[in-house]
Amino acid sequence: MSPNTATSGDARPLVSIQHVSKQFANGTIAVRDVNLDLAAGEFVSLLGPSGCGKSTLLRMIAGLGEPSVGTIDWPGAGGANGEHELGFVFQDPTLMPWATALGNVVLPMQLKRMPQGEAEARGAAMLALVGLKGFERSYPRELSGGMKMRVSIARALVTQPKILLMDEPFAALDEITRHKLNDDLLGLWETNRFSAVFVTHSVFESVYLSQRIVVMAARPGRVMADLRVEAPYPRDELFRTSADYAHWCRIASEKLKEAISA
Ligand SMILES: Nc1ncnc2c1ncn2[C@@H]1O[C@H](COP(=O)(O)OP(=O)(O)OP(=O)(O)O)[C@@H](O)[C@H]1O
Repeated sequence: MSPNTATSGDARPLVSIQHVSKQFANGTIAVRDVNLDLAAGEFVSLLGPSGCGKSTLLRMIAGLGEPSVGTIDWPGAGGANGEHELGFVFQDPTLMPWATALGNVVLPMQLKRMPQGEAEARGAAMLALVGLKGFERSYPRELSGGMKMRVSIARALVTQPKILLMDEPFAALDEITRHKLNDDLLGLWETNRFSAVFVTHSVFESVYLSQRIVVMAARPGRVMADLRVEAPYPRDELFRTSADYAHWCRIASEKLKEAISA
């Protein structure tokens, strides 16, 4: 089945963001009156200029900060008491320097008290999926920036979260590595069917990855446009050089320009 369609048949959104505003103690209104539903299995990018509240919104979805006003619910998450699983990938890979790649990936399972053997088997399988077979015993200092980010993604996905939240994960990487990680991320998404929320400044990256781009403006942070990228998956090098890709990049660029000048 195509990742464009949800498998569960559950019409409820996975995450429902209703009238969410966030004002910090210093008076800054980081986001104002955001209303968004995120569907199960959907790939959404939050695109906008610096300071438009993308990270603040992502962190609130993760429960790392409370809205000042409004609600974030998980109607489609299922499980007891609406229990939901999420993975978070930061711009910095945030690996423990004293632990191996495998040691870093098994951490979330150790926190869940999974038996060590099972955790290591799952961790090693996840490292293989992100292209790091053979590097299980390597320490972060022995890995390139792209490889460290792969470890970070493996750590976020190893517990099979319903949603993967990513805050400009590839911004610090060179373009070739970034393209490769974009491709591999899409491969993981197509196989594992998690919802993805991807924060980026890049029109090109957001169009390449997403089914949907939420364009935000700053001061105060707010949603300006909600764009559906009607291009099929799988997306690959052919798509990257296609007229279709250029077309969607142009549309997203225009929306971003409008948001910046708003
Ligand atoms: N803890 C905080 N206390 C006060 N103001 C904050 C805090 N965190 C963020 N802000 C402010 O809220 C606004 C939104 O910040 P946020 O980091 O969410 O934006 P962003 O779109 O992710 O920016 P960037 O792309 O530069 O990371 C900014 O004006 C920022 O300075």
